[in-house]
Amino acid sequence: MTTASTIRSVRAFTVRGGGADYHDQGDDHWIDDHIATPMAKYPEYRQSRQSFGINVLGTLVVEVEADDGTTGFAVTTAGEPGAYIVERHLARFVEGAPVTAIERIWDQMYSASLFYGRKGLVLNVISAIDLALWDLLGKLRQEPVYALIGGAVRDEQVFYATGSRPDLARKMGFIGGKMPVRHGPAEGAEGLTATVERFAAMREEVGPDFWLMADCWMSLDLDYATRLGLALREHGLRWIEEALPPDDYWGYSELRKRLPPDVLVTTGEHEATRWGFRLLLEMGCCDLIQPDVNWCGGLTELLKISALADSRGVLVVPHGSSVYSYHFAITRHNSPFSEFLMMHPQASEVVPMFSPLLLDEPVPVNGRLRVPDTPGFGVRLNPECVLARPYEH
Ligand SMILES: C[C@H](O)[C@H](O)[C@@H](O)[C@@H](O)C(=O)O
Ligand SMILES: [Mg+2]
Repeated sequence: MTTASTIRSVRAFTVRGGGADYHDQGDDHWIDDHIATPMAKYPEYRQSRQSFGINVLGTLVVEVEADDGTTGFAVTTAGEPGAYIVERHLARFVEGAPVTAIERIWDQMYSASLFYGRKGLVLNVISAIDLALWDLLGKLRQEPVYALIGGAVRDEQVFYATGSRPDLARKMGFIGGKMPVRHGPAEGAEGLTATVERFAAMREEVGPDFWLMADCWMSLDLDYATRLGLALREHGLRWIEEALPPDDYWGYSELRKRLPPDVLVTTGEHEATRWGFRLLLEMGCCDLIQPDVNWCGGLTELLKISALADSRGVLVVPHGSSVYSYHFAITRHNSPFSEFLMMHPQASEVVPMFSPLLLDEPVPVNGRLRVPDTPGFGVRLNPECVLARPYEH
């Protein structure tokens, strides 16, 4: 009887190399090859995002164990600082609580960390604990998480692919391809021309109907984003993503006004909580929001964010995040398609997004996926991935 079960312990582990910190890859990977970022104004940090620390945190693995020994887990981008926050601070709201007290635990974790949290790392940690609790509840009730939050509204989820090769993604059956923008304002007119030429060449490769998107990873300014959006529109740009830093709500609102309606403006992967997304929605910043369930506050918060968006007719297309977003999206009418991040170094094969950390991690086949009905999120930790527990309490 799950309502009587309590949480006996919560444990925080760290691991390096792929996993939830999917930017933590080896050399010669498309995801670290001269991609535009807010750091690109400094030439020494232009070639590689790892050079300025995009993979500095590593993966945090959170385990929660019920009094009958059943264990749930989840992962996020938080590494050692995240492990400290779990074991030294947030564990007190989890241990001893009923396994069903997910809402109360969430509110206590968020409220108790407001003085140093609100977004970023702390919300990544809260997300991982929240997702681990949902995994545990699913395992105790022998139900997949999607069945705990209302059940599937469609038989399968369709995906677009993010990576350097939309031409290959089209052949693999994905509904679209999102390319990273590689040049920002610091590289001047030549950089913008190079982006447009690369996009135009890709449009030639994929034909007129395949979705093509540009991911700017917070790297542009309003003027440059306007010019780039208009230039790429000539080659069938479906959306321009995260053109500006996440706190520039005013810039996004103005960009939305400046670009024609057939070019969608999207953002949200580095936004967190219902309040952050309410700001995006009420200021008219974007046409579609892209929360990451491992970063925005977890499934408990994403359900609230999704309802806000749904009330305004806005789609929620979660950023990456593997099974944690698949179990959510399959239950939401306003999440009709999802992102799949191509984590193969040349984006030429479909490999599990959080590889090598999770076993049984499902991947889209021919661009679509039926979410397995295995209890919880349906994945296991790979015992070959060596975990450390730096702050055992
Ligand atoms: C491909 C992008 O530069 C990022 O690496 C990616 O994590 C994210 O922005 C995305 O939308 O997948
Ligand atoms: Mg993105």
